[in-house]
Amino acid sequence: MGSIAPMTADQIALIKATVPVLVEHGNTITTVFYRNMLEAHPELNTVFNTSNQVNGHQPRALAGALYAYASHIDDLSALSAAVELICNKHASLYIKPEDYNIVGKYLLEAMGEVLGAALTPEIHDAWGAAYWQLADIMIGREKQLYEQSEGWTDWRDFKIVDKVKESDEITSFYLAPVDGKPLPAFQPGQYISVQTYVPALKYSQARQYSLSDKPRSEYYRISVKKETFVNSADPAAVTQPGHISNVLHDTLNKGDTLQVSHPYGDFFLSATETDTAHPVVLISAGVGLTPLTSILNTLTSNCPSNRKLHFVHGARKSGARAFSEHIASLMKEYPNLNATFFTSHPSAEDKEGVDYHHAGRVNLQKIDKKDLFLDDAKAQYFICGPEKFMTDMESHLKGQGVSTDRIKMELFGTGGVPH
Ligand SMILES: NC(=O)C1=CN([C@@H]2O[C@H](COP(=O)(O)OP(=O)(O)OC[C@H]3O[C@@H](n4cnc5c(N)ncnc54)[C@H](OP(=O)(O)O)[C@@H]3O)[C@@H](O)[C@H]2O)C=CC1
Repeated sequence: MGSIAPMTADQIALIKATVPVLVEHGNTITTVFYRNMLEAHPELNTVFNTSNQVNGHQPRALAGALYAYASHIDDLSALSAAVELICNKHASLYIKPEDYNIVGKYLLEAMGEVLGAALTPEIHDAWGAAYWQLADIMIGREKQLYEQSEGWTDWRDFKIVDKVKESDEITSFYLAPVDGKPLPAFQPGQYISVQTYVPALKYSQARQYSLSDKPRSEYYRISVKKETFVNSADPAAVTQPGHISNVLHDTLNKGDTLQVSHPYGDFFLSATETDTAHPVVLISAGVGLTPLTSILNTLTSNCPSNRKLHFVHGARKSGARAFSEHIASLMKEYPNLNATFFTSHPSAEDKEGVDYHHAGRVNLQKIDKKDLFLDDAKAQYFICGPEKFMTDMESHLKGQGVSTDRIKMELFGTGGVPH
């Protein structure tokens, strides 16, 4: 492990002074970093998402994280939500303390390769100290997360016990542990990592999928959209499939095995919130409905019958929407559940008032304020979907007076470095 001596005031000032350098060269540094590290350690290809390497998302996200870190080096509390999110993801990938040695070495070497003589020995040492300061915090948090997982501290074999098509593009997988032991409960909204061999790459890959049902001791359910990646330089050419979702949809079937992590994630309805009486509004778009369906299924099976719930969902067309029949049948059982469906591009067969309520993207202004409980100072809001969708929904709610602490959303990544 590297040095974890506290950073000096001079080193903190040097890190702050490199913020403009990260704006200019951050993406190049992280692209060189991933290239060199994965060339020297091909075994790490299983840990890093190859699709996100090809589309440039991962280097951009890491550059954004470095930029955010350097900008807040003198006030790390501003980063605590981002650190919590990353540590949960790391735990779900079984990242170990020794992995930080490799990342630190290749990151500093990439800075040297890109910046040349501009990376003076003092700046090099300041970044070394900064890296280990953050790594130490993360290693500590990840250790706590592993300790909380009741001995489940490595990949575990699971069998697909059912595979159910939920919409034109989303299929559910029911996953039961091969060892037959009861599964730990999770907080509704959390995810698992799923790892399987990808023949096209000749190595395994892991992805995080939100659990889409309430906790059950016999199986976990995930509901996966079949993804195709579009080449941004040539949008007509689909060049890189979403590896795991395609293997799951096309290759793996009932009876097949794959590897699963303990559930993790910091976007959830906590156990203490399941037995209160405040209204809950669940707002999602596309496959973002999965963690919110887990929350919905938990609330409708646990909470007092007077609790008011509203499920708001946007889909491209009604055939792409998962769980519409499930939600309709829950509404019959549970009169306090309301649902509003938006369809952005209704197909010729889609009927307004039958298959959906409103044409267009989710627009909260089209929903009566009282059905969104905007006058209830305790109502809670959960949002999941494309990033811009979430930030738009959040600003609308804030504009209507909803306080930040009552809005939860799952924002992966830092948005990269500013342009
Ligand atoms: N736990 C988590 O954090 C999870 C997150 N997700 C995220 O949810 C997202 C769902 O994507 P996917 O199913 O592919 O979505 P789709 O592309 O199928 O879009 C779903 C709907 O969202 C609309 N939409 C897209 N962007 C916006 C926007 N900026 N504002 C308002 N509406 C918008 C689309 O409208 P239009 O047709 O006009 O584009 C469409 O009606 C992904 O980004 C995924 O990462 C998903 C599952 C779990």
